[in-house]
Amino acid sequence: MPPQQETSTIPGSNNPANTIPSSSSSNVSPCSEDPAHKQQAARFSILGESLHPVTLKFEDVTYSVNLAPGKGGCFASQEPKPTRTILNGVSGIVLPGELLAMLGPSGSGKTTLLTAIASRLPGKVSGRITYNGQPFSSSMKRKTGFVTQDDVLYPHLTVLETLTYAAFLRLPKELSREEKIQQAESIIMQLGLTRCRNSVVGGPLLRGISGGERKRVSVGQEMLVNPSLLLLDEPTSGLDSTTAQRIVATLRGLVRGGRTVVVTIHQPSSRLYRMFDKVVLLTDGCPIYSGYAGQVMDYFCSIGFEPGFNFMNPADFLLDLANGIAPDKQDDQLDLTANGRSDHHDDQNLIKQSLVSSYKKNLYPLLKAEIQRTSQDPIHSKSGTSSVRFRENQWTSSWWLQFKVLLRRGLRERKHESYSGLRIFQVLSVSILSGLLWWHSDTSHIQDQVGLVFFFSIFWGFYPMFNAIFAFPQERPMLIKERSSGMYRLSSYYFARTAGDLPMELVLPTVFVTISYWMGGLKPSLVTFILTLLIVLFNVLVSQGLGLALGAILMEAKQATALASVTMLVFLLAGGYYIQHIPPFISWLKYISFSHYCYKLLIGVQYSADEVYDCGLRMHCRVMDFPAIKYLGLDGKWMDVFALLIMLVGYRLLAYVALIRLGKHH
Ligand SMILES: Nc1ncnc2c1ncn2[C@@H]1O[C@H](COP(=O)(O)OP(=O)(O)OP(=O)(O)O)[C@@H](O)[C@H]1O
Repeated sequence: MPPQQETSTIPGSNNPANTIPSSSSSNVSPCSEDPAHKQQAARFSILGESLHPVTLKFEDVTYSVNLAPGKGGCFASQEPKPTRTILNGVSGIVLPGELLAMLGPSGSGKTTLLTAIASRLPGKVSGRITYNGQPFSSSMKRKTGFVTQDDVLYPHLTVLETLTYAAFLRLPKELSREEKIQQAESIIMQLGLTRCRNSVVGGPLLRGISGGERKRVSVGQEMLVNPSLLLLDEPTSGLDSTTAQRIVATLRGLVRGGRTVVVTIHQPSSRLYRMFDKVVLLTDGCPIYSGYAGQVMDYFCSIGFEPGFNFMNPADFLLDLANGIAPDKQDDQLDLTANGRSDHHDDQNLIKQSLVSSYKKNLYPLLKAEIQRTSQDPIHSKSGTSSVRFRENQWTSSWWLQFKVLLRRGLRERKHESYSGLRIFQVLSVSILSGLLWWHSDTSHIQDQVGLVFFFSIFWGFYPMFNAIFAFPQERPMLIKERSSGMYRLSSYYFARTAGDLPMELVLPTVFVTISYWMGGLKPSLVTFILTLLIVLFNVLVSQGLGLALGAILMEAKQATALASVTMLVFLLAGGYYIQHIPPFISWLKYISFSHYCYKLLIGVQYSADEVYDCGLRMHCRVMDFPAIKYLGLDGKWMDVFALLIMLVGYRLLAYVALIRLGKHH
C-alpha cells in the first residue's frame, strides 16, 4: 500500500451528523464524478483489497481465572485462591486471505480465545499474540472488527440508522458523507437486511427485528469499517442454513480481499466447513488440532481416528472427537450417555488426553517452526508496521464530528425517554399541586413561603439526580463495545451524552418554577422570579452531575439509586429547614449539601435584610429575625454560587474519571 494514499484528503462536504437518509433509496447520493474520489471510495470499500494485511499468530496462549474473586482487605483469606485454566497452550497462525474457524464443544474456550485475540480479556494472558509481528496497538484496534456473541445494539434505532451512525463514526474522514451512507446501504444489501432496513432493532423490552437479523446487523457494523482482522463469535448461531451460508460466503469475499478472518462456530454444516481455510479444534481449553481444514481428516486418520463412514460431515467428526467420542464407539457411547452410565466419562477423558498428547507430539513442533519461520520472513514481520506508527494516535474522525454524530444518535435513541408523556405529566401535576397547596401564600405566612422555597431546592435536587443515575449504567455495554473498537473519544461521548439530556432537563424545571412560583404567591417581581429560576436550573445541573458521577462510579443502577437516596436524605436533613440546631460536630454536613446552597440562595433572592413581615397582633417583625432565615443568614451569596460551581465541575469530572477507569478495566 503506498503510504501517500493514507494522507490524501477529499475536498467537499463532510458533515455526516446532519441527517440520516430516509427509507427511499433514491436519497442515496450518487458517487462524486471526481475519478480520484471514486478511487478513494473504492479503496475503503469492503469488497476492495485490504489496506493493511494482517498476519495473526498466537503461540502457547494460556489463560486462567480466579474462581473465588476476593476484594482483599483486612478479612481477606490468606489461602491461595482456586484458579481454573480456561485456555492451555493454544497456538495457531492465520495469514491474510485465510479464514480460521475455531471449533469445539460448548465451554471449550472458543470465545475466550477469540476475546484474547481481540485483546479484550481482563487479566493476564500468557503466551504471545502478535499482529504482523507486533503486539496489539491502538492502531490495530481500529483495524480489528469484533462481533461478540451477544448483540449489543441500541434498541430504538432502525437498522439503517444503526449502520449509518456506525459508518459516520468509524469510516475514515477521507470519505464523504454520501460515501459513508453508501457503505451502510451496501452492507444492508449484502447481508440481506433490505426488508427490515427501517425497522427498529428492538431489545428485551421492545419487539424489533428477529434474532438472526440482529446478528447480521452486528456483523454489518464490524464489516463496515473494512477491517483487516475480523473476529466473529458465533456469527451463524440462530440462523437458518441458507442465511448462515450467505454470511460465511460474505466473509469469504472479505478474505479474498486479503483480510484475516477468525470465527467461532458451534455446529457448521459440511457446506460451511468447506469454506474454512484453517481450523483450531479445542477440548476443555486444550488444542487437539490447529492447521489446514483440508488436512484434518488425514491427520486424525494418521493417529488412528478414522471416521465411521466416508460421507460424514467433518465438523461432526471433529466435535465428536473433541467430546472424547471415538468414531468406532460413537453409537455405543452415545447410548451409554443416555443410560446414565458414568464410566464412559473415564473413556472420554482418556481419548481427549490421547488427542492432546498427539497434538503436542505431532502438530505442535511443526506449528511452532512455522510461526518462527514466518516471524523471520520480512513480508510478515514488517508489513503494515510503517503505517502502524504513522496512524498510531489518529482517530478516524474529528472530535467535533464525533460529538455531533453521538449527540444526534443519543437524541434519536432516547427520544421516547426524554419526551415521555409520563415525565411531563409528573412534573406538571407536582407543580400544579404545589401551586394549589401554597395558593397565594403571603409574607405573613412566612413559614409556609420558606417551605415552598425549600421544596424547590429539594424537588429539583432529587428529580434530576435520579434521572441522571441511569445514564451510564444503561449504556455500559454499548460504551464498552464501541470504546474497545476505538470508535470515538471518551470526551466526545461524554459531552454528547450530557448535552443531549440538557434541553428537557432544563425545560421541565422552568415550567415547574413558572407555575408554582406565581400560583404559590412568591414575591411578585420579575427579577426575583428570573433569579429564582436561574438558581433552580443551576441546582438541576449540579444534582444531575452528582447522579452522573454515582452512576459512572458504581455502574449499577440499583446500587447507585440506593446510595443516592441516602445522600439526598442527608442533604435534606442538613439543608437547614427541618433542623435549626444541629450539633456543631455534625453541622458541617450542610457544607457538602448542594440543596443547602440552593435553598440559601433562593431565600437570599426572595427576601432582603431590611424587609419586615406581619407576625401577628399587628406587629411587624424583621425577616432577618425569623428563626429559619436567621439560621441561614442572607449574606455570602457569591460564596454559595462558588460552592455550587465547584460541585458542578467536581461531580462531572468525577463521572468522567470513573468512565476512564471503566475503559481501562475492559
Ligand atoms: N471469568 C470467568 N470465570 C469463570 N469461568 C469462566 C470465565 N470465563 C470463562 N469461563 C469458563 O471457561 C469456559 C470456556 O468459556 P468460553 O465462553 O470460552 O466457551 P465457548 O467454547 O465459547 O462456549 P460456547 O460455545 O458455549 O459459547 C467455560 O466453561 C466458562 O464457564
